[in-house]
Amino acid sequence: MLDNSGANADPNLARDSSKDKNIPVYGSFARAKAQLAALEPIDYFFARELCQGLGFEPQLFHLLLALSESLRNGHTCLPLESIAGQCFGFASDDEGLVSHHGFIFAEQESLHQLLSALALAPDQDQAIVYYRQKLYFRRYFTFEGELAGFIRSKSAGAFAAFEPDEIKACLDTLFPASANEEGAGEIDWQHIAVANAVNKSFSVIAGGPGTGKTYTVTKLLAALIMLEQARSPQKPLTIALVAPTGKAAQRLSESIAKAVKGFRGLIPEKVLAAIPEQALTVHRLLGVIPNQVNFRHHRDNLLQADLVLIDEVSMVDLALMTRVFRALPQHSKVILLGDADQLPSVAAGSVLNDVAPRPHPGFSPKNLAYLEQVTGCRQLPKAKGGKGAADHISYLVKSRRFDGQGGIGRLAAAVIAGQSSESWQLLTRAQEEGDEQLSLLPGELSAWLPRLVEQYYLGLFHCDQVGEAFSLLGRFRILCAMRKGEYGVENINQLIKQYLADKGLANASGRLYHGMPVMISENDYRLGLYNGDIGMIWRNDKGHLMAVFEDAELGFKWLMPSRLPQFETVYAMTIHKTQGSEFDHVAMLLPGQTDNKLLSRELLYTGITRAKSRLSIASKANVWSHGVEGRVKRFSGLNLELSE
Ligand SMILES: Nc1ncnc2c1ncn2[C@@H]1O[C@H](COP(=O)(O)OP(=O)(O)OP(=O)(O)O)[C@@H](O)[C@H]1O
Repeated sequence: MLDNSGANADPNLARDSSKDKNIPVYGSFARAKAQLAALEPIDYFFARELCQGLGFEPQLFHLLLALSESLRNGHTCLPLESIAGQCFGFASDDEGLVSHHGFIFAEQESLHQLLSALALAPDQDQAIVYYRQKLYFRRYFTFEGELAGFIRSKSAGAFAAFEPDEIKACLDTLFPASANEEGAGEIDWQHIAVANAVNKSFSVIAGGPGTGKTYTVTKLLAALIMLEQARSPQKPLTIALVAPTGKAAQRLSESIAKAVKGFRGLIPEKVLAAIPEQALTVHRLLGVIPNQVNFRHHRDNLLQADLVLIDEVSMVDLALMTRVFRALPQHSKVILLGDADQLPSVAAGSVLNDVAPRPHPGFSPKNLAYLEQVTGCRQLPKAKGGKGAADHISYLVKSRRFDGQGGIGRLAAAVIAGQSSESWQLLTRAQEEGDEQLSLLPGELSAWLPRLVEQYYLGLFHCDQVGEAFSLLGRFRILCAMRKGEYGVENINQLIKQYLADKGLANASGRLYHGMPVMISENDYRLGLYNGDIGMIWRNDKGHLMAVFEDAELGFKWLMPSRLPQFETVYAMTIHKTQGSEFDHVAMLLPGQTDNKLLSRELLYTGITRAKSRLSIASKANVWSHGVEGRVKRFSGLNLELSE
């Protein structure tokens, strides 16, 4: 329980604000900061600016501070129920000594009356909107409403309206009964997902790592191409494959190419030849204009695409997703792929979670009849009472990568189910039993870090070719929960550099060296380098140190290091930054203390599922439990809008 006894103790607050509505609450940022923990200047100046027009009522002023803080934390709105009656900005230290007294919000009804009396309805011309007991920045209110509208209108229309008989014949080719590996009575969700998505203009296929999302979607593309080729052979489908980051786009290209290769013999060559294998980033699809927030493609300059497939959708924020939909031609089909258990996007929104509620709410009677007709499956979930159906969603549940017996898959499942002691036991038992996939790293950093550095990073200095160095670097990564602190990215990178410098290989004082892995930390649209792109400092034939990046078209892109945007060393990186990437072996480090707001089940799950075959974890038992029990909660109005 929070100790709210000292809240509102600042006498200046009451004196400033209770009588004269034109006098700013607190009077200065410094005074506000002394009372409210985690306050940022942007929150304070935003609230002050808006209150100039609305009046300096303390409850309103603090609602605006809380709204600004919510946006910084990735929420698209501030539901009154999340703060009513709560103490905002209260903090105390480990001994219980109050450092920030905070501010107590009134009960929900009184906040509701206060906001309702102001002209903040959606049709008013205000920078903020009050709607259905939620406070919004107008920008995000507009994005949410627009995106929900786009999705609703796409969900209402069928894509190309193929006949069920045509679809069934096509599915029978793609999913021959002889190849069905599912046990008797088990639903083949990959088959259902293709059947479910093939006749709709908007669909979501979600599932954990290795559940066959790319494999399934490649069959879906094949199905659509087969159906279209039969109907209008002269008019090929224009398909765009996209992902939020360069790395994720590269992985999507590789997985689609691998799936296409595996389907030779099952699917006709002329169909396979029409499946594109080159994915782009979402930014590239929309067309970045340097130094502008707007893209080349928008509602007045639509994309030329019949079908847009977006992978790793958990990373796409609300604003970007809305911009994609704005640029889509009306007839186009959208397929979203992703893992809804992963961390949400860095910027505001939780689009995948909002459009893919779990457990599956069930299908409508009409969709059930269709799915039964084209797949023969009769055990599919039915929406309760015929309401709230989610016909656009298919979940893949069976991991082909983790067979359920391996440590990584079991750990990921236990973490996402919130089983803190069971998951910790899996880790300790794996250690005792010498599990090939899982291990717990012992004690101090010095007990294990040098061994991993020698195993994976020393080799970077012995590679003859830069391509070799990239493949070695892709095999292993140290993932940290945070940037700062003993177990943070900055310290670990520095320790590794120092270790390598002591061996005469690296330079620990900030200078570049041959074999240094780097990560870009800001977008540079002119150079085509994006936040999160990973490169290598490499000496060229002439003896000059260059920065090298993998490039889909050129193979490698060589740049003068002086041209690079901001970058950092990347022996270790944050779990957030590794979304969309995978490594053979991952070492995940959790902080030494439990008082870390970043720790959550979603963070641990995202880190665990970056490992393909080995996962080593450095954590204390209490920090681990704290993480598994923590949740990332994003407030948003999109889910409500969609279920209307
Ligand atoms: N029905 C299937 N039969 C045989 N192999 C399959 C099947 N489904 C998927 N696979 C294989 O399982 C592996 C994982 O599949 P895929 O890459 O499609 O999964 P994903 O969900 O996209 O994974 P990621 O976590 O990388 O996003 C691939 O090697 C794929 O060929």
